[in-house]
Amino acid sequence: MAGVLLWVVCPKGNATALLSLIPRSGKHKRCRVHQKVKFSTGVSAISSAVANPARSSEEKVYDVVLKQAALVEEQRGKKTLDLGKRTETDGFTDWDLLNEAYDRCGEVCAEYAKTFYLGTLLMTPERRRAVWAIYVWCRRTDELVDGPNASHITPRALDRWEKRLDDLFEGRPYDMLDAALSDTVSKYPVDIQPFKDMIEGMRLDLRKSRYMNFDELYLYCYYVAGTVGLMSVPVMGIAPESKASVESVYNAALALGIANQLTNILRDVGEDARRGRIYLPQDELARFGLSDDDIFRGQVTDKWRNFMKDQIKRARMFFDEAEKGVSELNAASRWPVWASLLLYRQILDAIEENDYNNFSKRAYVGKVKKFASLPVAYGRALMGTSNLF
Ligand SMILES: CC(C)=CCC/C(C)=C/CC/C(C)=C/CC/C(C)=C/[C@@H]1[C@@H](COP(=O)(O)OP(=O)(O)O)[C@]1(C)CC/C=C(\C)CC/C=C(\C)CCC=C(C)C
Ligand SMILES: [Mn+2]
Repeated sequence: MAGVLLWVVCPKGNATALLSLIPRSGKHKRCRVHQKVKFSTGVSAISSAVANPARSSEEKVYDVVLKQAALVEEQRGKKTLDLGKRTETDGFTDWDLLNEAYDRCGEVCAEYAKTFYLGTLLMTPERRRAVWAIYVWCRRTDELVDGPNASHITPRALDRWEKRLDDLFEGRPYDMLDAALSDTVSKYPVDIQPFKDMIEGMRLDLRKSRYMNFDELYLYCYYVAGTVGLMSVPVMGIAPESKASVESVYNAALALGIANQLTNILRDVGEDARRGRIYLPQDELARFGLSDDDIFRGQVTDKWRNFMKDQIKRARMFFDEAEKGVSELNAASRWPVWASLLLYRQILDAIEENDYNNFSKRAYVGKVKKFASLPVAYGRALMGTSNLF
């Protein structure tokens, strides 16, 4: 069968796209990381999808990738974005207030993510402030379940947060920071779905503290981090000279989010366990002869080291997959992405250097290594598109 045609109604309600779902053989190309993972752990999302006729998490997430890619393709066809052409009657009546809102997003970003903020300074002013607005919305969403008021957060509070999201996408922002994002999503082809999915990830965190297998964990990682990649690329932009398909760039963006979150989980095993949370796949723990009790006990044994080696290997595969897409981004957007990729990947090295003690020793990348990575990231950013796809 050549493919299945689907009508996708874009959430902003102002655009429709005829999306062609690629045939099954094409879809398998996308599963390269999982195929490799199968060799390392003996398990894969694909094998669990075969055992279970329901669709795997990767397939479900892939639909969002296709939808976002279609939205961008549609925008690409329209030559250029209408940046800065809006008039006072377009919704925001006070440009100063809007600029102030974006400046505030920049301040928040500089405070919470210094290196990333520095990287964004290379982007064009329009793109830079749009990425800040997305960053701030993600940070606020994460703070709901991870911040000081987390114990008071209920599913209803998340429903209200989602209602605010709907409103801001429809041009009715609730506060200044929302106003910045509202402006951003009106200018760039950003789909609402990844934002909604991030909120879904926060809901999952409220009700779930164990993951039976990697398929379940993959979905969680997509919700809380893969979504960030899908939100950011429409703003960062794909290089005009890139020969890569839009879809393949989004796959790479998704992979970077998954890699970051897997790394985050491996770094924070002890900290999460003290909050009663174990994100590591239960079936893989069992295969290495480990149980929840071993994690609560926090002893670094050979079983643990072997298990960790396998987990680190998988996280690195997702980083490798992500690398292929960075060079396809707009030249000015590559540096912050390379910097974040190189810095985050080094956390895996730090876990190894700590002899896999992620129970009581926090793996971190020291200042010297951090600064040494910046020129490396810059060098890679200068290299042109790879045309690997
Ligand atoms: C250039 C760049 C890195 C852009 C992303 C900017 C952006 C919008 C970041 C939002 C990050 C955020 C606040 C997410 C909320 C959920 C969350 C906290 C996820 C974890 C991040 C690490 O944060 P931290 O170490 O502070 O974690 P704790 O809260 O302390 O536990 C995550 C692990 C995920 C972050 C995911 C990304 C940064 C994905 C980036 C992917 C891209 C930008 C796509 C790049 C494109 C290609 C083609 C590869
Ligand atoms: Mn967090």
